[in-house]
Amino acid sequence: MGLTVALAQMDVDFANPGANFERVSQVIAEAAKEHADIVVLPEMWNTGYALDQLNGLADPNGQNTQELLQELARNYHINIVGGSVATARDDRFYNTSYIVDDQGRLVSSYDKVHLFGLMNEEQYITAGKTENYFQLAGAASAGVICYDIRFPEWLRTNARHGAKVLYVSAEWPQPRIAQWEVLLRARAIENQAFVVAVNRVGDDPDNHFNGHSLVIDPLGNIIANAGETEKVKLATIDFSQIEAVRGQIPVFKDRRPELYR
Ligand SMILES: NC(=O)CCC(=O)C(=O)O
Repeated sequence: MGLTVALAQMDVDFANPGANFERVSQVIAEAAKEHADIVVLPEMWNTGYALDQLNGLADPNGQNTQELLQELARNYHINIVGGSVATARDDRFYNTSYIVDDQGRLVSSYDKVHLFGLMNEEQYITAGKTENYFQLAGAASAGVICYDIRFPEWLRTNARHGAKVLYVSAEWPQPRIAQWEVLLRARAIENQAFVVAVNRVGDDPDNHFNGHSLVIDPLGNIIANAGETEKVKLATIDFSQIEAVRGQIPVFKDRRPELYR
């Protein structure tokens, strides 16, 4: 079985959810026009890292975001890995991802677990505590957010439910983009899964973001790279490759979890 994924490598208007809702509507329409099965968005696409303005900007209970993504998914018959948005719940803020299927059903939601101190995230955001694995377009899948990829044990925790695709949404600044690529390739190889990773482009007051959204196969080969400009980049993933790779080197079967801490 093959799936066409669309990497929505977009810019994000700082502290301007209205403009970003408009932009997301456009990129999802573009992905649907290109006949993508799944479109993947970047991290914190409603506000950017406008963390000191979340009071007033964060989406209350993520409701506006869920309604938008569900309507777009239904209208265009497209599955959406909704990147993440700043949300407000019970007097706290979260960095939250919503996954919506092509019927407009919410199939999963996830609060980022590892908060990134270098961008002051832990001063404003509350960390999530739960896994994020789901079925999307007929494929067992898992999803994490940005800094989470530096924690292989967390990716494995999510992937161990049989994930064939690992989705990553990010606002990963340009000075560490070489690390982004190496970390993602390693996560693909060790989990013998496709990695579909979307980073934003553009600038915020503190950082420059240069994209390099990637699709990586289970052997760690980069099969699509969106480069450094704003675009919707398509790639097709072929799941028969996973069976071949896992059949040859059965990493999941050979694990010794009783020895790991
Ligand atoms: N938004 C993030 O979590 C950024 C993570 C990052 O840049 C890193 O180097 O890790």
